[in-house]
Amino acid sequence: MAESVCQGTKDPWRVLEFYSGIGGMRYSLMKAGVNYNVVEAFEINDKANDVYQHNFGHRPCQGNIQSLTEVDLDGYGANVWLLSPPCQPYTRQGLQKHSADARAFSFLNILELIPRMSKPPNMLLVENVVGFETSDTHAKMVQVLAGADFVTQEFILSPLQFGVPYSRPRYFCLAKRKPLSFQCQLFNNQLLWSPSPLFGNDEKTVIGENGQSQENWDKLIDSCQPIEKFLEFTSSSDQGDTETISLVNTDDSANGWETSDKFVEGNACDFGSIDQFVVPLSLIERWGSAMDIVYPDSKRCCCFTKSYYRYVKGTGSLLATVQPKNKGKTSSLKEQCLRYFTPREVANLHSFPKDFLFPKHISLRQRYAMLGNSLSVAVVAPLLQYMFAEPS
Ligand SMILES: C[S@@+](CC[C@H](N)C(=O)[O-])C[C@H]1O[C@@H](n2cnc3c(N)ncnc32)[C@H](O)[C@@H]1O
Repeated sequence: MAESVCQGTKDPWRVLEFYSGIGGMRYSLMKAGVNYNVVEAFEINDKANDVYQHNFGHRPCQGNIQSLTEVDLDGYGANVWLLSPPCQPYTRQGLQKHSADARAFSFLNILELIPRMSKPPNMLLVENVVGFETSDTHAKMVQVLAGADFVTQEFILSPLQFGVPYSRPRYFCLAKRKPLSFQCQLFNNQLLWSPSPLFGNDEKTVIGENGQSQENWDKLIDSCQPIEKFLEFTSSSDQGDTETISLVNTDDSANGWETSDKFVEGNACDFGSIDQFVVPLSLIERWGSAMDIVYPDSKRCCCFTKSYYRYVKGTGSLLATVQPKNKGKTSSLKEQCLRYFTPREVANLHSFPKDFLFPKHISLRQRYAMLGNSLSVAVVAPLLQYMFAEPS
């Protein structure tokens, strides 16, 4: 076995985190219980770097990943790369220019460096939107990885499949360079829509979209925790008309983290009042029919995008804080006291730990934008565990 592979069994895995944002990949590594050392993170956005530094005490290398060379990367001696490149070139709502979109160039550059490196990584994980798997960037990635002796397993997974009431399907590619191999080799070079292999199930039926019938999804959604477990504010009507809003102390069990710290500074409270999360009546009148509305006892909410709070249509769910007798459009939306999920609540739905904080100078819009760009720790952590596991 090559020296760099043996390293991994005792010494920490040396990890490079590309497109580090607010650190979703790093939280996933922590959650996966992997023995790791992030030797460098790369991110162009200085506000995201402020957040990363605030939480991890290390400021990512700020610059364009496109300008990295094979010499730079060899210099880090890393065995693991984690990459969540921009998804705009591949989103269904976008122009779908794929590799012709300038935002794809930095990832293409990284791919081109792999064959030129003297010490390419032993493992890598790539995250992107659904749609990436049919792009020419994906074709290029598969070609480069195969040429460099990697075996891949690909997944499309959503937090709903991990008990979190949050629909955020995403594409993931796990790659291991020979002689490393996956625990379950049956799924080599396959795209799976099921997390079964991550739980030790090696039935071939999980390949493809089979098994993802509406009935299965209904069952999955039913087994998720209710949204209220992820809220920091609940409202309740006490007897008469008066409505009270209270801060709840959801413990970290909803997120699957061990700690159970109380809410601390740096969250919604920074902004003073809950009022700023209330959806204005003018928006309800104009866009009410296009809003995705959920209730504290709902078992699903929609993906929060980076435009949440700036736009209401298609950017994420809104919470009805007064539960109507008859849910849905039959009850007036105005009476349901709609509000936005707070950034802390979005972070909870992304399964970030409670001690994740934004520095105070990061505005509300910036918080939503960065969270919208980030990822579900509940999904990535088990993927990492599966990738790092050695076949028995
Ligand atoms: C999909 S987000 C990844 C977010 C990250 N995984 C997280 O948990 O927050 C892509 C990130 O890549 C950064 N980015 C985009 N193009 C870049 C480039 N050429 N060089 C460095 N960073 C870039 C963006 O600023 C954004 O934060």
